[in-house]
Amino acid sequence: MAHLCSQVLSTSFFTPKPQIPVLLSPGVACVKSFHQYRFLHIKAMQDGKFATPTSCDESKVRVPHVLTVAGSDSGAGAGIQADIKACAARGVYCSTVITAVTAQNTVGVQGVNIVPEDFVAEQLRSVLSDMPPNVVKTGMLPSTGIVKTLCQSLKEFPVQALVVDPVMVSTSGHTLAGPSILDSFREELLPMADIVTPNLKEASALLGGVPLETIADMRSAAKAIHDIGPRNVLVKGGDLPASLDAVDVFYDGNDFYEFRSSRIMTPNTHGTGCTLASSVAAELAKGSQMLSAVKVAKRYVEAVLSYSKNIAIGGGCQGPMDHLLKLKSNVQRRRFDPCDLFLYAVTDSRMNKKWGRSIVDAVKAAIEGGASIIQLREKEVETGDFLEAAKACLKICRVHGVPLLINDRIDVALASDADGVHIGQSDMPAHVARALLGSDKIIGVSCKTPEHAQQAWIDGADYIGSGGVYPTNTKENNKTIGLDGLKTVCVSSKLPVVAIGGIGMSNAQAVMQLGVPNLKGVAVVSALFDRECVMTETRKLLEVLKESTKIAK
Ligand SMILES: Nc1ncnc2c1ncn2[C@@H]1O[C@H](COP(=O)(O)OP(=O)(O)O)[C@@H](O)[C@H]1O
Ligand SMILES: Cc1ncc(COP(=O)(O)O)c(N)n1
Ligand SMILES: [Mg+2]
Repeated sequence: MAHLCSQVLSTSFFTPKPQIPVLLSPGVACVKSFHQYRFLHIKAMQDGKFATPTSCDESKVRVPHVLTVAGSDSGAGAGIQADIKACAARGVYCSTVITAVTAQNTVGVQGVNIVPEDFVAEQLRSVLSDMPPNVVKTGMLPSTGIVKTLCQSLKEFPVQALVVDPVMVSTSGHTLAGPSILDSFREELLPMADIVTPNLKEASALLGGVPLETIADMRSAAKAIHDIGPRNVLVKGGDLPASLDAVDVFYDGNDFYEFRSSRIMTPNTHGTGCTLASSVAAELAKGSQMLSAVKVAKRYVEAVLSYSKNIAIGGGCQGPMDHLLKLKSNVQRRRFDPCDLFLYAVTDSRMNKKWGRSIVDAVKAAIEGGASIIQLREKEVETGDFLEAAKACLKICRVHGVPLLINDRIDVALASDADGVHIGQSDMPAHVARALLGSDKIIGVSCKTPEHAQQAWIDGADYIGSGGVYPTNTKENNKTIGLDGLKTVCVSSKLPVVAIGGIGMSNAQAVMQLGVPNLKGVAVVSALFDRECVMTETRKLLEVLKESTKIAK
């Protein structure tokens, strides 16, 4: 059962409800496609492995692949050039079908030359017939004929997922695709899309010009666009007036999610939309489910904007971003976000042993269930094995944009390049850990008192864990501080707090409703890992936590 649960992590993202567990991870297998409904269906073999096409050479490594169908931007901030860079940065191969060539720079768009429809068709045929991509992502589609040609090609050569960025107007205000394409978008392309990612102006245009000025408007728009036929809608709020945060609204036909990041003050925002859509496509191509693909993509855009905020390219006021930050230095590690503490999963070697699952399986399942940060707390594992497990878990965590911390073992955190450590009062002092780990890594400290919390802040920690809130048997001789003790620590702490100790489905709500703003989430061990299906338990707890934050509001 544990085995099955962990496999569901990679369940096909393009079916509304997970049915057959399949692994879409790059480099391990070939998949065979069938054209049922609109898109590819993957046939998993009875044992959960893959169907292997006879033409597939076992010795070859399969690379996740996105085809972008978009316009060229000579300034290379947006369009095809942004798509290639974003895919490269996300570790995905990117092929290109060019629909238009634009003369464009940081000042604006000086000219547009549309590629003839039959030559767009020829490019599509060349790529789709020989090197089928996992995902097709569309950007500038400047004529109805090109939209129709694309839809026809996709029917002939189905792909796993279609990401539609309905590009209409450049940030500088130049029309890239006029209102004449709207009908073909609504009637043909959007109903085929797995996700459509309009900005505010595009969402408004798709809905006949309704004004969109608030997050509530964005929600209504997402719902109305969903009615046109795409499976998921992301209305981007980069241009939302008077919003301190950059908020995007996601709607999957059932639930709304708000993806929020702080607004980065920079003129270098040219190409954010193309980059976001390409990154969603890249994550889908790697096998992520839609929601995690969007989450990771949004974080990537935020990291790139932050890294590029002061770069100076061109004399205009629409500067490009620098997508390949990973190649430049170690700044790729995104800043610690206190919201990551929301559902904090702490592994336990005894429980893994009891349920016969590996550390990696436990971590996969917790992430699939919605854990927002993972801590490996492996007291009974040999150092070598711990290091290997940490490296394997880190790969999974990176794909999903979930930070991975190591309990106590600063050496293992350094050797595995994990995102940070969590240390207790009797471990190495936090300021020494900070000196060893450098400024980029996350450090959390267990604190029972306001004095501990004050010291953690002085020592340069990023967050504190406070508890045991309730009695627990995962830690011997651990004093219980109760909800009152937790509240006292939270009120005095200058750092964000995650509550820990005996927390589970039955009492998580009581903890979250303490009503102290810097209490950001709960850390859980037994309630997730001392259970048969870690993924299901994590999902259930996530729902409880979401519910309690709604009530608290
Ligand atoms: N200044 C900013 N700081 C942080 N995120 C931003 C900023 N501007 C845009 N974004 C994000 O970039 C993505 C693209 O959004 P948007 O600019 O609205 O689309 P488009 O580029 O298609 O006009 C969204 O995820 C949005 O939230
Ligand atoms: C070829 C091309 N495609 C898309 C955009 C939109 O990008 P942005 O909204 O950031 O200007 C663009 N300016 N040029
Ligand atoms: Mg933009």
